[in-house]
Amino acid sequence: MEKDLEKKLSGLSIEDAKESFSLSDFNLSKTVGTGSFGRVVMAKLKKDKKKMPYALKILKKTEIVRLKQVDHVKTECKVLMMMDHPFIIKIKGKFKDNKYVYLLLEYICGGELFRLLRSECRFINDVALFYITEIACTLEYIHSLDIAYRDLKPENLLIDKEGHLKITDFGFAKIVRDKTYTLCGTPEYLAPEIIQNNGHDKNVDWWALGILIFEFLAGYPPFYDENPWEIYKKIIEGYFEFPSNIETKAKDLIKKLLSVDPSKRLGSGSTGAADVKKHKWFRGVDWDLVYNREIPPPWTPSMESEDDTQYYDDYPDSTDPVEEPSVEDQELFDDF
Ligand SMILES: Nc1ncnc2c1ncn2[C@@H]1O[C@H](COP(=O)(O)OP(=O)(O)OP(=O)(O)O)[C@@H](O)[C@H]1O
Repeated sequence: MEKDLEKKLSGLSIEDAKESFSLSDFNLSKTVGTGSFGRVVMAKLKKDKKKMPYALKILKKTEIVRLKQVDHVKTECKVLMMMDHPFIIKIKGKFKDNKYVYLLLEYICGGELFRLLRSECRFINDVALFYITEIACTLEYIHSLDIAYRDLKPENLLIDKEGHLKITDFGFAKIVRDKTYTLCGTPEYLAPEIIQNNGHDKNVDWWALGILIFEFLAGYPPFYDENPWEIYKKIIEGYFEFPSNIETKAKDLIKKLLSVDPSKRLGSGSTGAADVKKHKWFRGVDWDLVYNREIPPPWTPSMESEDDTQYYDDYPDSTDPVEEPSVEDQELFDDF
């Protein structure tokens, strides 16, 4: 398995991407999201008569280099190309020019799960259970490829037109067989072993799942403070309190996932995901129905057309002048 994966990844040049495009092939419209080094814009292929909307992730080369993210961007692209799962965003292609690299993704119209969570304040048990089963099923798949996702949070979970989840943003994904030591992720969702730089592996995703279940049911994360250093302190101490509305089985699962000692964390054993899926909070869940998208979603977007952007915020157009990277930095993207 390890050898196969190695071969697959090393043999997979990003140049193999499905089709080759250039920016002039597209009409760009609204920005639907922004990130640390670029934006995500709705785009349509000029030659496509059906005018199918895509999400074009446009990343500035100079910013990628400045933030030392060249390898992360390349990994994101490679990992997305090897993934094939009902709850993972599909990549349609990639290309670059002198200033930017571009990832062409399917457009997901329902917005971030974060928006739905904030509008409802918190989810009732069955709604949380629906979304968590889709995420657990996806983590099982990602981990089976020896990949840690490392950025689980409500902003990276999009809702598709049928109401099912699509996980996006594989910028921090990493192939991990042993431990890795990079500090990455969002403060509230960081596992204690990442903060303490003790080396971490796929178990950090099970920790983040515990944070997510808590936040879905409570409406706020278990470890919170205005100051990120205070958040880190609370995470390392591992002390949190449940609000009264969370039911006992959910509390038990959250406690087992939020084990500060990663070796005692549910999901950390050799049977990882299967142990999580067996927990009593999931009793009665038919995991085949989950995988086949046959469980009716609690909410579906009401779309006027395929390219409806009502569930995304408005962002101002990009007006900053963007520089070309130096010749040396430009070479870093040769194999993209
Ligand atoms: N395929 C898509 N369809 C619709 N909207 C999308 C899509 N992909 C991303 N978005 C929107 O753009 C936002 C930013 O995307 P993404 O997280 O992939 O960018 P990023 O540059 O990696 O961000 P970050 O700096 O947070 O890592 C998402 O939170 C979402 O709102």
